[in-house]
Amino acid sequence: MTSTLKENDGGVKDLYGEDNATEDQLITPWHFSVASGSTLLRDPRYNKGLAFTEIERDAHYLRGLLPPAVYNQDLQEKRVMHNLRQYEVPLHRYTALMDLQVAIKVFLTPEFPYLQERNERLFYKLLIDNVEELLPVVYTPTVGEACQKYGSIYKRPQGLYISLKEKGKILEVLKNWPEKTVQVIVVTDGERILGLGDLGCQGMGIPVGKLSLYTALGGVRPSSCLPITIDVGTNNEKLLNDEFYIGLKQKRATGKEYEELLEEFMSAVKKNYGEKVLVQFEDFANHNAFTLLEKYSSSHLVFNDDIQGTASVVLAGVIASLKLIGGTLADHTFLFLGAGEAGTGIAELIALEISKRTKAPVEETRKKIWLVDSKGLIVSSRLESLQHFKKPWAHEHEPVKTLVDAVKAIKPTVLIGTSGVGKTFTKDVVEAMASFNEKPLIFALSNPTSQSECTAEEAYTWSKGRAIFASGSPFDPVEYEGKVFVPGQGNNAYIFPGLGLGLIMSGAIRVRDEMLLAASEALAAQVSEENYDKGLIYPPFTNIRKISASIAANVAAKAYELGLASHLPRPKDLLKYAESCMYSPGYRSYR
Ligand SMILES: O=C([O-])CC(=O)C(=O)O
Ligand SMILES: [Mg+2]
Repeated sequence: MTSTLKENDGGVKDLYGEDNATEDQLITPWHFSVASGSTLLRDPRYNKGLAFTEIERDAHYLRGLLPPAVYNQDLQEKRVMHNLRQYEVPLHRYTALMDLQVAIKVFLTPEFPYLQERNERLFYKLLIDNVEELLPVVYTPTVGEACQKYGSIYKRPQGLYISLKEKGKILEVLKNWPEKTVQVIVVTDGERILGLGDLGCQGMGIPVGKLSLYTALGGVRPSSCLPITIDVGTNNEKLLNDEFYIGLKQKRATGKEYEELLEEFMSAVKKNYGEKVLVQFEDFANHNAFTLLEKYSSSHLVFNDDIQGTASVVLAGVIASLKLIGGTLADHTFLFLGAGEAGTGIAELIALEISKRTKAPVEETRKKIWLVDSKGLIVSSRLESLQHFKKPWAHEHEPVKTLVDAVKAIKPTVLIGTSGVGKTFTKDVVEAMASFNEKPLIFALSNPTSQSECTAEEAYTWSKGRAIFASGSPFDPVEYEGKVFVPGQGNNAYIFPGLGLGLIMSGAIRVRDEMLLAASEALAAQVSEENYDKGLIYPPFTNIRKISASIAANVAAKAYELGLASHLPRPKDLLKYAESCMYSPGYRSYR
């Protein structure tokens, strides 16, 4: 029983067609033929469930395999949303959504329930049409809980696992992945998952979540996205003693052993997918994140979301906020709590943007930016003992031990929390900010919600309704003295999908800071007068596809300008081109 799927998104031929098969492939035990009947229903990439039309049911041997009703995609969406809303526990919504997403045909087995609902296009349609409701489910904060419990909720591999056991064979492992046209890899080693610490192999939830946003928010085709977790062990005792832990039960490999595995991985990626595959490093610990980015940014298309993506989204928020708090970027003074990836990444991008705007050297513009780490204010007397990424921020000042004293001494106009430690913007700190700022700008960026430096309610209450507030994890609007305040979500989810699309569509071969600045400027430009009137410094996520297209266009323009784009000639209208490249999840007709 076979039939032909005539319309496809380009992936059909690779998976089902015989056109590309070599003699070797023909004698391997697995041979893909054209899907029909129950095989088609079991394939989430092509399954439409009850939305198969009468004609398709005849043409593809589906008669009797489905109940008689024919739904359209909107009705399916309505039904799934109705069902999802019955779950009160966010993690249950997460697992239900993941069941829908299942996208890798070779891993499917017939015993999974709700066969007709595992439907990739429906999953993305749901996410796109209900982005504000579902983002906190497939992404921060629920994805954090999912990673913590990944061993128990695990049902199927959603990405590629590369562990120390695969050393020497990584290229072969990459070849096991069923999709051949990979354009974006999000990779983690699980050592610093959000602000939750070392979750080892269970960090897989993060690349999976990030890549579902690449598709839903940035329009990158699902088949082009590859989530990878590198497992070099974990130092998390709880996981090491957990019988359901899915990773290697050993302490983390470090030093040469770690570097060699990463080196093998990076060269295998380039060998298998070429120079234009984007590798997004995600949730690595500080001690590896900076080194990896530095090492591979001159030879690969790499980008660290926690250093660069977060930086770009915060810079956009700061640029937009100038409309509300006044002054130029150079007029402001910035104080950070946290001097790791996000803190130093944001600080540097702000310094670069001020330098670009004022023509002052970046060594000068950095002086408007102060960082506090676990030992207090970073000052020049600490220079010797500082890790290399903190050194540029060691300015002349007497030592200051606590955040509240640093706030009082530096008198920042902008306070940014990136330490991964919750509840550190105390009442004292917020009140101090509000005592010398008419409108203190406060970013509580640590994730998930439990690690946020303060809640939206605390920021508004303690500043008596004067703070402009944004956080990494979502908070509901807050009512204070009869007025409703809507917090912004300064999460890198605004940036990486559009940035990635811009890099892919231009065929960029390297990521440069100028591209991050271009992304920030594009995002800031999307904040409307109507948003400003509500005190918002980010546009709503409901517009994210449009926002991503405009970020992509700006990033691609920069890639062409810098001579780093390989897709020539340059399309004239990059915005239109970006929009035309975006995957859309409406069903295709199979006739
Ligand atoms: O995943 C998020 O929500 C933002 C992020 O990159 C992190 O907190 O590490
Ligand atoms: Mg991250």
